[in-house]
Amino acid sequence: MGTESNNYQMKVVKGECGYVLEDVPHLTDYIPDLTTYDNPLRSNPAYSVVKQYFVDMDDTVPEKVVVHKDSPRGVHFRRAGPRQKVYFSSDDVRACIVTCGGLCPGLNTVIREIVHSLDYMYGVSKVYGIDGGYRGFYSKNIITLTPKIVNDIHKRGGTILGTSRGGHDKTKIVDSIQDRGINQVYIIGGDGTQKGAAVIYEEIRRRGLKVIVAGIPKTIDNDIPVIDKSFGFDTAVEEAQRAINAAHVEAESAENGIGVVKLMGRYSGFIAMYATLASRDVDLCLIPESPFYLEGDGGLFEYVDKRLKENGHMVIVIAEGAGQELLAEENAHAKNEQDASGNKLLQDVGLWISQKIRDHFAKNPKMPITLKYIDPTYMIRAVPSNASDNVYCTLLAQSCVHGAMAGYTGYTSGLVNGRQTYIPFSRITEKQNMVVITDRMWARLLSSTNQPSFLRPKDLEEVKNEEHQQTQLLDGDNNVHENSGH
Ligand SMILES: Nc1ncnc2c1ncn2[C@@H]1O[C@H](COP(=O)(O)OP(=O)(O)OP(=O)(O)O)[C@@H](O)[C@H]1O
Ligand SMILES: O=P(O)(O)OC[C@H]1O[C@](O)(CO)[C@@H](O)[C@@H]1O
Ligand SMILES: [Mg+2]
Repeated sequence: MGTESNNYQMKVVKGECGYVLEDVPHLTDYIPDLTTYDNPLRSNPAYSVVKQYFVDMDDTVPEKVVVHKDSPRGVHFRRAGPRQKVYFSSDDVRACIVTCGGLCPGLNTVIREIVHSLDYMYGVSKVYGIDGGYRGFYSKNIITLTPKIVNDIHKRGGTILGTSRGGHDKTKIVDSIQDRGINQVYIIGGDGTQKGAAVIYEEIRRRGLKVIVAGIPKTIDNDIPVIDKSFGFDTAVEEAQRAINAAHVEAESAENGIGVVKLMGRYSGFIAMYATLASRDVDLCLIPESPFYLEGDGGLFEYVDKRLKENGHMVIVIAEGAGQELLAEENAHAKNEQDASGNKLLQDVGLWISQKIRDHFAKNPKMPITLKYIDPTYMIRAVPSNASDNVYCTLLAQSCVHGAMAGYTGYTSGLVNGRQTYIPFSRITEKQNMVVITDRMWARLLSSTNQPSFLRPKDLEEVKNEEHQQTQLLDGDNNVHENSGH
């Protein structure tokens, strides 16, 4: 087994029977003769009794777990966890944590657990917070973080550090890291944030600094590839139930009542899909990945009409990015606006579809409808994480800290097939995780709601052609592994 290719972002090692390790960089790749120390956990009574607590240097985790007897062994990632040797003495570590992008349940838990892991497991007491996202590196003072200060923060939504979009200035950020003597940088954020982290890591490496750059993937939309699911996702799905339930109560209580709920998901409809599957009260789920049309045979109006006649009410869940092409056709002159990070600002599809349905039924006096539109977006994002997300956040944070202490860098800490791993930034940022509508989970949803797929033969061809360009598809299933029942 030998290294086949080695660039700044990823080391590819090939072995027998098609085994491939997409390995993360290590400080020793560019700084020779670094001193190592015994891992302090070796003399920690809580850990030293744990059999095989330390991860074997050769442990790796497969990306695909469903295989055929002749399949190549495929891509693997380095297994996360504590190593016998570390590359920092506890007193020398100066760590910082930054949160970027939109809010997501669990951010405070991750912050808390990084601070606690560094202190309780590795005796590191110099941990700082960066105020307000990437721009805080060069425009704000740092915030001291101690286990006591962060002790209760997991009970609050949001991020105690603040967050922002835009403001990523590579040179100013790395200057600030260097000037402040910071040597471990923990970066919590979504796809944009991880791209920013990769740029910071590359600049640090170019300058030859002994500084770890480690990411923790945060995305309420679940749009980050490779990982099983993102923290906060379960909480978001659970919280979305309240809005769906309210929409259902309203719809059920009116003659021809329709409840419309808009959920997050710019490009990926995972929250809408899982909230629909969890609820059982939803009659129609619309996501960005699945085109739909309003008028004519097999169109949305026909289905709404049919459902109202059958049941007297219905609930529609629509992801914020769904149907954007239809809105764009109608508002050809609408401004193409972006947020500070360059993300396209979407038009409100929930309002739009509500109005379209009202207009359609206004033409039919025999069928008056009552439609209520609920947009719970920011209410869902703002809640603290639930129990299972809290556990997940803890494991992610601890794994991330173990990797940094062991000298790995340029990685995102993530769960792959139920195991904590270190994933090269380039794998995390190369594409977005999206619902594959020719895959099983979407089929399960269609059979649960009994809605039409709205796919015309021409759409189906397009979808099939696009399919292999898209992410995921670990084992041919949509990529939220837990409870997906495959
Ligand atoms: N290609 C890039 N290179 C460097 N920095 C980037 C890049 N893309 C985004 N960033 C920076 O990352 C930060 C977060 O990006 P963004 O606002 O897109 O949110 P995100 O991390 O994708 O999270 P989410 O979309 O889930 O809210 C911003 O400060 C932005 O400037
Ligand atoms: O209004 P903001 O803060 O830009 O965030 C909105 C976006 O953030 C997300 O929640 C992702 O973080 C998207 O689903 C949503 O489009
Ligand atoms: Mg993003």
